[in-house]
Amino acid sequence: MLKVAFIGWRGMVGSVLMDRMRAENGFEGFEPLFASTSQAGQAGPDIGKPVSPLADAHDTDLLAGMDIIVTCQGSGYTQKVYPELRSKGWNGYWIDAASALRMADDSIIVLDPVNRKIIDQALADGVKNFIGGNCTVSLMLMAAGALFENNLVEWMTSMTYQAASGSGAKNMRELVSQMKIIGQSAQDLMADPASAILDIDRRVLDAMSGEDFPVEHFGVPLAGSLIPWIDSAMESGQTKEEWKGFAETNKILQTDSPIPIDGICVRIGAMRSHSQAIAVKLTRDVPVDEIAGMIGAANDWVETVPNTKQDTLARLTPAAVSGTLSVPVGRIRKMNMGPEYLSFFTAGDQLLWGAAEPIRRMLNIALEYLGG
Ligand SMILES: NC(=O)C1=CN([C@@H]2O[C@H](COP(=O)(O)OP(=O)(O)OC[C@H]3O[C@@H](n4cnc5c(N)ncnc54)[C@H](OP(=O)(O)O)[C@@H]3O)[C@@H](O)[C@H]2O)C=CC1
Ligand SMILES: N[C@@H](CC(=O)OP(=O)(O)O)C(=O)O
Repeated sequence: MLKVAFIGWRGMVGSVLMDRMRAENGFEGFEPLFASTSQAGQAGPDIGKPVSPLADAHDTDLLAGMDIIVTCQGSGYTQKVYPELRSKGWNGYWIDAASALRMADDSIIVLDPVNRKIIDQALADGVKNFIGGNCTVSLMLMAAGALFENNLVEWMTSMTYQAASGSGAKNMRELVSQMKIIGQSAQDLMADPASAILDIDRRVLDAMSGEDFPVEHFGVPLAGSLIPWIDSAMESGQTKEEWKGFAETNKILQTDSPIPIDGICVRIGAMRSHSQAIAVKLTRDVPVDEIAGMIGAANDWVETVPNTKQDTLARLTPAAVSGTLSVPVGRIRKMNMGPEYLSFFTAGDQLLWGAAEPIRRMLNIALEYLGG
């Protein structure tokens, strides 16, 4: 029976992966091994059947006996363990949520509803490294894949509204703490319907700039504000998150000549769903209805939302999509610039299609390929 190791399964992305695998009966047909960098020897997760105590995730001799390694542990772990394993001659499949190996020549970025043919070809060609994409890029492609598929994109901008979860569990907690303190700061005034809104506003601003306001992880208030900077600086003036939009999209699609994609990535006070306002210069004028039809038919999870206030509020928000695999696309319309300029808005759960789901599906594809 095929042997599959799971590393990083108890982290935020890993927990979502475990939930999805349990929901899809995904632990059948192979022998799982669960490992941890800090809890070796402790009990493994509940997967509905007995599992061995946790292995040491740094035990490369043990890992070298695996057919497939699935990791959601992060780039630091990948950079340490992956080269050690390969230098030992390990020739198994490495399926990874972290960014460390994404742009490597011998890796494929996986998003099978969009690039299944490329994945299948890579398996046939002997590629062994299959890496999940950046959450913003994967969600954009789940939404807009049809436009690329139909060669309709001359260039694209993506202005993002990214949730706290993208920066990790501690940041999500910090956002909630910030919200709580803001709520408490004006509690007495809020209880009085006659209180002046500018007094409430002053209390909130005072709380946000107060010494006790929790900003250890974000550096500044996110609740009641936003942060137009995600990840590190690049020489181009972009942030790394903005750079990934171009680099990863073109790699996922394996474009012959790179399609220009750029934008500004912004952290907002949503919990776990990213949103994006997209503008596209089309390669030709195509009627909006036709475009909406194409977008909606691209995969089983994308759904178009009518361009009305009622539908937008009900279906096209982080609150509406969080915890679901649905990727709504709405506000689809032509722009004032001319008939070849299209805009739309999309939202999606960045822990599901943005992180865990492409990894879960790639594991199934690899198992199927190996006949497991
Ligand atoms: N967050 C995101 O949106 C995305 C993240 N990714 C990638 O996935 C990687 C992991 O991200 P994320 O899941 O957010 O990381 P987490 O910090 O939630 O988890 C990473 C590891 O931390 C250890 N850990 C220590 N304390 C705890 C605790 N109290 N609860 C759970 N785990 C704990 C666990 O390893 P151990 O058992 O070994 O101690 C765990 O596997 C990232 O580095 C990134 O590369 C990819 C796409 C999106
Ligand atoms: N950078 C993303 C989350 C993430 O982990 O991205 P990547 O997998 O590319 O490092 C965000 O902040 O929303």
